[in-house]
Amino acid sequence: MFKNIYRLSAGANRSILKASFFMTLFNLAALLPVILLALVTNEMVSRYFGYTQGAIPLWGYSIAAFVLMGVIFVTYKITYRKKYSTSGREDMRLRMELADKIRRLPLSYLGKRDLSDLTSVIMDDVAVTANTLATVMTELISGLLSGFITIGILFIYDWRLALSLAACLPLAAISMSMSKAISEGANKRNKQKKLNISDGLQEYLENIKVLRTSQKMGDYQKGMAYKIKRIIPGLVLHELLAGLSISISYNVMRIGLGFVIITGSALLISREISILTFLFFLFIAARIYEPLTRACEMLGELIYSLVSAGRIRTLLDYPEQNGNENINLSQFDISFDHVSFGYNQEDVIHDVSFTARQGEITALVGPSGCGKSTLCKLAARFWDIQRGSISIGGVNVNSVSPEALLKNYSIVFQDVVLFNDTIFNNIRIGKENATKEEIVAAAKLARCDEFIERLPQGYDTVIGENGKTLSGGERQRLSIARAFLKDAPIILLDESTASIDPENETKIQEAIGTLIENKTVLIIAHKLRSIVECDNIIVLKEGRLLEEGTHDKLMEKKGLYHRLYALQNESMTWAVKTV
Ligand SMILES: Nc1ncnc2c1ncn2[C@@H]1O[C@H](COP(=O)(O)OP(=O)(O)OP(=O)(O)O)[C@@H](O)[C@H]1O
Repeated sequence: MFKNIYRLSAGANRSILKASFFMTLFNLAALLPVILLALVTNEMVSRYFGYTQGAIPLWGYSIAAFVLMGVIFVTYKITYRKKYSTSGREDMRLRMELADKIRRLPLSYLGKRDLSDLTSVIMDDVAVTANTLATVMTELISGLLSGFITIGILFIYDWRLALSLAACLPLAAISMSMSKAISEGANKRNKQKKLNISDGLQEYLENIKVLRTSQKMGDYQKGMAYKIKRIIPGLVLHELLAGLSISISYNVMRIGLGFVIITGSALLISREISILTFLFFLFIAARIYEPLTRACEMLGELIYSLVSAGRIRTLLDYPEQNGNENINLSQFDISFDHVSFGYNQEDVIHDVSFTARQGEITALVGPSGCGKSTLCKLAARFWDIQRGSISIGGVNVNSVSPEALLKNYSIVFQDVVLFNDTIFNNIRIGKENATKEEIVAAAKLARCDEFIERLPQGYDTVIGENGKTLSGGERQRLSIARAFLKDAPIILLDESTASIDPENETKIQEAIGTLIENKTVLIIAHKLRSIVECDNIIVLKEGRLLEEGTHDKLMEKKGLYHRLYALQNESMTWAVKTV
């Protein structure tokens, strides 16, 4: 049950042990004033009744009290510092480990995984786990250690009273772990519900435009309010269970105090113990439960945090896409050999074989959903295929690390991703060490210069989150500029000119013509007239390769390509008419 938290604690074991050691010293030192109090009380009572004076004079107790205060202060300070430095360090270590892991995961994983859930793992679960490693573990270990050390000493002193004191501890521990197990189940369910709500909120913010134009804001808000209302009873129940478990254990444990009074009184009456021993046990009994109760509470916290630790562990254990980091490809034909692939159980690509040759433009065409984008992404190893093989210049892509592989690709997707940064830095993503001159040259080739010059700070203008201050066409041209700058030997163009006006489209196509010289180009274009010059056209239908050849050859064949081309020509004459 604690395996995940143990494995995550690897980097913090020494710090946890050190902090626990000082916290145990602190707990034991905090018990000593009680012993002093028992001794002083005994001394006073003895003097009052005219008995002999004890071995230690009263001023001796005062010095002992001052020394104790010093020990308590120092041990507390060290524990405090160790706990908080461990928490900060573990928080950072786990986040860095997760960030590094995400870098090595297949891109498909990020496509499949809900991003707000992933953020919650990196932010919330890491915070809970770092706190568990630093505070919870320290207080749990030190609470148990100091509790059991004290009870051990008490057993040596008087086993009958010590047994009375500790009689209810096993019962308290059982009640705590049982109710915490129930509470952990409730926590898991609540976590999922909370995630659904944050997903809903994210969706609400992302789609606010659509909701406004379709007058659905009210309905959506009502739906959210309903979801939030539904989660509240679960959260209250969880808090109740947690509180209940602690208060049950706390009270069960304290029944021991009653046993000490009953047993102590009986032993005192039968003169088997002295008044000092009785007082000593009474005072200790009042204090001993504090670290033990804290340990019980921490056990609860630990069980609560297991859900978070499990979520972090699942992410860290997800299979990575490994491969050779240092490959030097000299030839860049992309060969698909009997490739079959499915995102889930069902295949969406069936036994596809073709080669996109270096120095040629290979176009992928076919009806919507036939698998064009999927094939492009498989060529860049965004997913690992289930059957068949894909190779670049004869090297199987599965044997190359994704990062090393992607150095050879310039990719222009339909969904352009831009950063809330300057135009310069957004284009520089294509080539990290590019000079300003290179960036400007790439922007000019992608026909970005005319709109950049109109911006208030030109290339230094910050373009907002995902480039929200730019039009669709401008955003797309920026992503084409990145590809120009990167100048990689393989180019994947996915609907690259979809949101560009006809005038700029022609200019960009001329520029792309220069970019792709002697490169391997895999292009997806819905406008078939723009690919009639391509060297090879792959026609797909429902994930199967149906036809292959040049435009003329495919037109002669009078198959699917011919039909699609005829349909597109027909549609060019369509116009919106008033009835
Ligand atoms: N991330 C995904 N998870 C699950 N299924 C997916 C995913 N992406 C695509 N698909 C499915 O795979 C099939 C092929 O999709 P793909 O996007 O490759 O088609 P396409 O030919 O590029 O379509 P379009 O021309 O409309 O962009 C479709 O049935 C689609 O629903």
